[in-house]
Amino acid sequence: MDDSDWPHGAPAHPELLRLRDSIDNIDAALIHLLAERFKCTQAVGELKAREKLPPADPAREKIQVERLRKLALTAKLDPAFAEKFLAFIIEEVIHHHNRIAKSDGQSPR
Ligand SMILES: C=C(O[C@@H]1C=C(C(=O)O)C=C[C@H]1O)C(=O)O
Repeated sequence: MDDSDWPHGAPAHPELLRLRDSIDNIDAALIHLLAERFKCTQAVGELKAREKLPPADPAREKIQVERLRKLALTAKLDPAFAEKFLAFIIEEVIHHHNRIAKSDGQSPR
C-alpha cells in the first residue's frame, strides 16, 4: 500500500480524527510559543546591536543544550532531537541578529 491507494487521504477513522485534533492544537501552540520566543530574541538582537555585543553566545548555548537535554530525558523525548531542535532555532536567531547588526540596530519592520 502506498499514497496512491488513498488519493483523497485515508478514510476518517474517529480515533485518527480525535488524535489529529490534538496534534493541530499542539502545532498551533508551538507556533504561538515560537512567535513569542522570536519577539524576545528580536529585542535581544536590538540590544546586542546597540551595545556592540556579538550576535552569538556559545557559552550561553552550551548551558541551554545541557538544560534542555536533561528536560528532554525527564519528558521521555529524545535528547538528541531536543538538541537539534534548539540548534535549528538558534541558527535562525543568530541569522536575525546578524541582520539587525548590519542594519541600524532596529527592527526591520
Ligand atoms: C538570544 C541570544 O542570542 C543567541 C541566541 C540564543 C537563543 O536563541 O537562545 C542563545 C544564545 C545566543 O547565541 C542570547 O544571547 O541570549
